[in-house]
Amino acid sequence: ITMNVDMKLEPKTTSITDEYDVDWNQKLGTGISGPVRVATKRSTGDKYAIKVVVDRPKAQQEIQMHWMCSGHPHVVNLYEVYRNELQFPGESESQSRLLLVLELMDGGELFFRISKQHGFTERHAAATTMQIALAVQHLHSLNIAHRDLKPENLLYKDSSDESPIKLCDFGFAKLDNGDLMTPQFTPYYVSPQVLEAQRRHRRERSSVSVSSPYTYDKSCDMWSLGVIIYILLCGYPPFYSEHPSSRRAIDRSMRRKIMNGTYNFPEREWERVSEPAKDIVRKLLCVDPHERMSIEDLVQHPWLNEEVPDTLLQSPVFMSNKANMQDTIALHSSHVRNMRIPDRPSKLKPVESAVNPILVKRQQIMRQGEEGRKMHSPSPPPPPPPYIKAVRDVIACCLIPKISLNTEEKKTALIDAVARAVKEWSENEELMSALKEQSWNGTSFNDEVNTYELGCALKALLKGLALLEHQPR
Ligand SMILES: Nc1ncnc2c1ncn2[C@@H]1O[C@H](COP(=O)(O)OP(=O)(O)OP(=O)(O)O)[C@@H](O)[C@H]1O
Repeated sequence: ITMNVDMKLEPKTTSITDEYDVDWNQKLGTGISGPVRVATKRSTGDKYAIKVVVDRPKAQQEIQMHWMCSGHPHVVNLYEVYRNELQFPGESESQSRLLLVLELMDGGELFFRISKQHGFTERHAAATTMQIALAVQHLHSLNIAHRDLKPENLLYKDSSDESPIKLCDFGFAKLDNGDLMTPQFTPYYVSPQVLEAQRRHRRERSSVSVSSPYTYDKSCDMWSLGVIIYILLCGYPPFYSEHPSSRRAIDRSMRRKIMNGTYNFPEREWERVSEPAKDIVRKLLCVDPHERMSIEDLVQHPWLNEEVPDTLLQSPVFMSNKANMQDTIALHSSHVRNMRIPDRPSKLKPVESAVNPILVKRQQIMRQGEEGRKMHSPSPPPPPPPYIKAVRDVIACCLIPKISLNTEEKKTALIDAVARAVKEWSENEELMSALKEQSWNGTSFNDEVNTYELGCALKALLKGLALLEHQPR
C-alpha cells in the first residue's frame, strides 16, 4: 500500500493528448459525470481509463479523496490528473475539465459478473466480501467515508477467475471527522436513522432543538455493505416494496421496513447459507448505528477468516434476470443517496440574498429609514437565484398538467427544463441523484420518467434549502 495522504495531487496543465491516445468513442461505463473512456499511454502502450469531470470544487475534492486512498490493492488506482480546456460535441464553448487517469478495470461491475458465474458459492461470496471490506477498511482507517458504496462502483480488474475486485468513484467521499449532524441542519440522515429523524423533524419543526445525536457517514458505508452482502448471498435486496410501481424507489412501506429493520432470510435461498454469513448480515443491517458492526469487526469475523462451505448460491439465477438486477441496483442506489448527509450547511446564503419574507420586510424598513422615511411603494422581493428558478421550472413540468401539449411535447419541455437546471446547478448532489434515479443520461432520459416522483423529490430539495436559509446564523 502506498500512501498519498500527505501529498496534494497537482493536475498537469499540458494536453493529455501529448502523452495518451484517448479513444473518445469507446465508453467503459457512464455515470452522472459522463462516460469513462479508454486511453493508451504512448510511451508504454499500457491502457488506462479516463474519467472526465468539469473542473469544480466538488471534482477537486473527489480527486483529493481518491488520491489519498489510491495505492491499495482493492482501490482503483488514480495515476495522474490533467486540467485541459475541452469542448465536446453539442457544446457551444470549451470548459475547463479535469481528466483522471485511472487503472483500467476490464472485468465488469460486481453483480454483472456474478450473474454470469453459475458456480458461484458461499466461499466465493466470502472472498469477494473480504476484498471489498479491505478497501473500506483502508478508507475508514484514513478517516474517509465513501458514501456511495454500490455494485456499480465495485469493478473487476479483468475477466480471469483470480481477478481482484476494486472500489472506484470517490465522487461522494469525504473526510469523516465524526461530526454529529443535527436535524436542523440535515434533511437526510443515516438510514434507518434517516427515516426516523425525518419523521421526528416533521413533528418537531416548530421547536428547533432536538437533542439526540445522529450518526456518522462511516456507519452508512457499513449499512451499504450489509445490503451488498445480502444481495451477494441470495440475489435480491433485503428491503423491497410491496408495490411493484415503486420497486426502484423507497416508498412508505419500505421506509417502515428499513426503520424497523424488518427483513428476513427466505427459506428457499437462505436455508443452505451458513450461520456466520447470516450473522454478518444481521450485524451490518442493525438499525442502531452504535450497535452496527464496524469495519474492524467485519474483517476479523470468522466468515471472512475461517473455512467457508462451498455451497452453491442462488444469486446468479436472480441476477441473470436483467430487469430484476436493474431494479435491485436502482433501489440500492436510491438507498445510498437517501443516507447521504448533504454538504450544504456550510453554504448558507448571505442574509441579503435569502428569499425570506421576514428578512425582505426588515430590509425594506431599514431602506426606508435610510432614505429619510421617504414613502416608497414596497420593493418586490429579490428574484430567486437562477438555479432555483431552473429547478422550479422542472417541478412545474412534472407536477402541473399542461393540457395543451401532447406527450412528446411534454417530454421535450421537461428535457429542456432539466438541461437548464443541470447547467445552473450540476454541483448539487441531490438534484443530480434525483435525475439519475429517473435514468437521466446527461442529455435525455433512458427510461420512462416518473414525473410525480421527480417533482416531489425536487420539491423536497427546495424545501430543505428554505429550511437552511431560515436558520439563525
Ligand atoms: N477505472 C475504470 N475502469 C473501467 N471502467 C470504469 C472505471 N471507472 C469507472 N468505470 C465505469 O464507468 C462507470 C461510471 O464511473 P464512475 O462511477 O466513476 O462515474 P460517476 O460519474 O461518478 O458515476 P456515479 O453516477 O456512479 O456517481 C462505472 O460504473 C464503471 O462502469
